[in-house]
Amino acid sequence: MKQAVQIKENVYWVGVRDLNNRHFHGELYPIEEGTTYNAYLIVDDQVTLIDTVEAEFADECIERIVSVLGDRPIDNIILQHAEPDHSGAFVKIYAKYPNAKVYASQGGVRNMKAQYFGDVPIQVLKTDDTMSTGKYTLTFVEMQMIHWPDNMLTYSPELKVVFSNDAFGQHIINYQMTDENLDRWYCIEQAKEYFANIVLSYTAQVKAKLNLILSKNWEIEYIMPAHGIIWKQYIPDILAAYQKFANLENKNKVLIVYQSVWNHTQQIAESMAEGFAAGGMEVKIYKLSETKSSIVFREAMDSKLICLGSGTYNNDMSYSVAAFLEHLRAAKLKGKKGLTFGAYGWFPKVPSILDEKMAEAGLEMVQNAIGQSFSPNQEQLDNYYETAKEIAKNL
Ligand SMILES: Cc1cc2nc3c(=O)[nH]c(=O)nc-3n(C[C@H](O)[C@H](O)[C@H](O)COP(=O)(O)O)c2cc1C
Repeated sequence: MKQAVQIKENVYWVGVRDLNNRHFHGELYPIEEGTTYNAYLIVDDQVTLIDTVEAEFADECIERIVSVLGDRPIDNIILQHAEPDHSGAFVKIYAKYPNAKVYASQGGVRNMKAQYFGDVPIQVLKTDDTMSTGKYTLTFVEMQMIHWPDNMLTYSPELKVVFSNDAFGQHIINYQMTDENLDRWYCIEQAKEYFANIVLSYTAQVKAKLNLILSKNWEIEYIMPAHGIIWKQYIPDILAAYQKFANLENKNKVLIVYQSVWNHTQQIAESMAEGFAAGGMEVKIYKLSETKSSIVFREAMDSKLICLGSGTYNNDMSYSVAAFLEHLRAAKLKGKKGLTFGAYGWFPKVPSILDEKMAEAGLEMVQNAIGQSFSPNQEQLDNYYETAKEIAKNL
């Protein structure tokens, strides 16, 4: 029988580990090491389940619940987010505990009904609503667009726990559940990748909700998100990191991404990388076809300059560059500069088309696109190096 993990007195993790997941949200977010869907059980005079898990793992979640409760029923089910990785198992769990009262935000009610059923009564929770389960109070904050319009968060002052759902999530699987035996940089970096791939388009909303939460001066011993580890020792770090993420704070860093068949565009990229480094910048450089988009956007988040290069194929940019531009447009990054480059054979327009698309995505272009007919010679490569070094000094 699968066992719950006790996190603190009367609070248990009853979630699941999806060890083989490499495509979180389908193709949108490639991940490396699987993930967890976290559900939590608060045992008080009333028993409360916070969130569920993906439908295929419903039985495992129920086993963990039963490992704590035995035959005792659940009194309250709080659905903080209607996305199927948190709500999919609800139907089966509710069938086992049909007398439970069910709660969600207004958007949660709408999205649950639209996905699963029409007749389960769900009570609406709004920001600052509270509920008592006996010794413990639960208070709620609507967290619209972190990650869907229905997201919400639950805090218990007596437990000093924030159940944050998608906020502060990451894809770290740690069987001890908390951050206590993990390296700080690793945890924050994973949270950064998650942020870049889940809420990057919604930084304004993240900032507003973060400020609201901080203004409440809650005493917090644990932040329990719906994916990954539970924050315990790194709570000040993750809160500070979220402020940086939400502000899209730039480092003195350049991200170079490109696609290249015969390495001509790659040679330009490499010369520029050396030039930027000589000009004092941190450089990240990736060939798009060989790199997961989740890593590219993690690195885009704190880069002050994004350079994009493509060879010209059938009078067009490469597919991976086109996909990157679409993703960049959707990410709505602010305060970033851009530069484009690329090799062509006989149709010289693609680098300037990249330039237009980068500008449309909201980047301020630092100069005209760099176009190169076929293979660059040494003199041209030296020029690209010097150009990059000069740009780095003036950024
Ligand atoms: C499949 C393919 C199609 C190409 N089509 C065009 C084209 O339509 N127009 C053009 O100017 N060059 C075309 N080229 C030439 C490349 O743009 C040129 O070789 C360039 O230097 C390639 O850069 P890369 O090495 O970074 O891929 C094509 C090359 C390939 C491999």
